[in-house]
Amino acid sequence: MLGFRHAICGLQQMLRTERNFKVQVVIFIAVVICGFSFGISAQEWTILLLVSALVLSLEIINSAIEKLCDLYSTDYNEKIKIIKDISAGAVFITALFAVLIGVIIFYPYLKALF
Ligand SMILES: Nc1ncnc2c1ncn2[C@@H]1O[C@H](COP(=O)(O)OP(=O)(O)OP(=O)(O)O)[C@@H](O)[C@H]1O
Repeated sequence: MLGFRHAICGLQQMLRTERNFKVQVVIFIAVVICGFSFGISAQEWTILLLVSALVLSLEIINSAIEKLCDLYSTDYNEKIKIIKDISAGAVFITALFAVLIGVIIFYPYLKALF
């Protein structure tokens, strides 16, 4: 149970200090509200929850990598730049695919409204 408490502590730290993570949590809440409002299927929920978990957890890992780099050095370092850019690239790819999945799932429901 102690590991669980440490994990909650890490999530609180992310919410307190990481703006990108806060934005992603707000988007996730909006997606959940839309999911309930449109009455999406169990299969659609599964895909949305999976991709959301992927984006949020990759953002956390990206922040951990950034903090590790800063612990090593906060001076300009070409290798740190590459490590941080690659890590940010992973978040970008999942976020991009998450947007595509969101459009694929919600577009038919939005179209039916008009
Ligand atoms: N020590 C460093 N040396 C060289 N480049 C750095 C260094 N620190 C940061 N950078 C560059 O700045 C970018 C942003 O890094 P930073 O640690 O500020 O992350 P951030 O502000 O949380 O941004 P994000 O999470 O949106 O990528 C990195 O992707 C990298 O290109």
